[in-house]
Amino acid sequence: MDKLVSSWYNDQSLPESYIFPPHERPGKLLVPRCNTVPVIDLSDTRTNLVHQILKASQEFGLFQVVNHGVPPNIMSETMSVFHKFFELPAEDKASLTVYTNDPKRCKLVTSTLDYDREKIHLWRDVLRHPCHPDCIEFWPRKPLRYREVVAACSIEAKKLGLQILELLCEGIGIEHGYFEHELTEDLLLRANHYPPCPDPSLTLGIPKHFDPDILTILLQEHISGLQVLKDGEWIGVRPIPNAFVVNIGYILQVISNNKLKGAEHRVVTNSSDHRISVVFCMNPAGNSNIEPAKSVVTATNPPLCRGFQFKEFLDNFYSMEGDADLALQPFKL
Ligand SMILES: O=C(O)CCC(=O)C(=O)O
Ligand SMILES: [Fe+2]
Repeated sequence: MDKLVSSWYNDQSLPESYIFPPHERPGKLLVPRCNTVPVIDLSDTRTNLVHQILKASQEFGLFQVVNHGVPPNIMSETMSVFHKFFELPAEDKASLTVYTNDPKRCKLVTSTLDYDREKIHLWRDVLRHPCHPDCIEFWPRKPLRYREVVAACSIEAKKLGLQILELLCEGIGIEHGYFEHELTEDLLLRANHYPPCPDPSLTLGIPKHFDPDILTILLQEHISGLQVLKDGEWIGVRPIPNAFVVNIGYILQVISNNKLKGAEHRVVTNSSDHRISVVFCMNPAGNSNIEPAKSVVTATNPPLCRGFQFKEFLDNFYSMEGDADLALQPFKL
């Protein structure tokens, strides 16, 4: 792996290997930090919530939630732990950057896991690990409260995700509890660190993608950067204090037989501020069977694909360089 971008970003202009082709670059146009991404108040009545979450998931695939019941101190301590983590001296992070393909292990990389083969690098460092209790022994030991704080936050993120999935089930007519076990068994954490960038118009923190999961629960701060594609236009996701961003993953789009829309999103960089996002991905177990839910399939809405194992899809996803539509292709009917 190459050096973390956070260790050299200050020293030079943007290296060629970070420059995206013209049609993918964000350019100089400031994307408005619109108010149009739905913000859902989870203390509303159940009937209203089902309606609003369904509408947001069909139109945007992405929304923010407030009054969600996650204690604000858990959210702020989590952000603070990741700030401290990314500020640790290189020697403290060195053991996490060692190559390993053990899925239980924690990994800290720059750009993506595929740094050596990818054509263009992403302007970010990323720490990733599973959240399962069996994996905690591999989590960072520093900063001191990492394990305690991140464990508390991951429990809350999963609870929140399951609550939102229940509302979605009710909205599209999938039976209660459908996502409760295997389909959300693996909670994965990704903490992204985007240092200030010498030329944000030419590069990206993450290019356009779908998350290859069921649901993503994301914590950000006051620095913007996340954008969602809506009707061919990029819309900025305005940071709101104490909100979580929720986006529909590609696999949930498949299970809903396209009734829900996976969010296509990307991350732009900026020239003055470090940005950190903490992302919890609700993933199915590798061997779980993914297929359009029987209750959403009808004669007029036939299944878009056959059943497949989640790990088959993921293998395709990574070999197709993160193109979810191509990864689904072999299973389409
Ligand atoms: O940094 C963000 O706001 C989004 C991160 C993201 O899309 C991802 O990690 O998949
Ligand atoms: Fe994402």
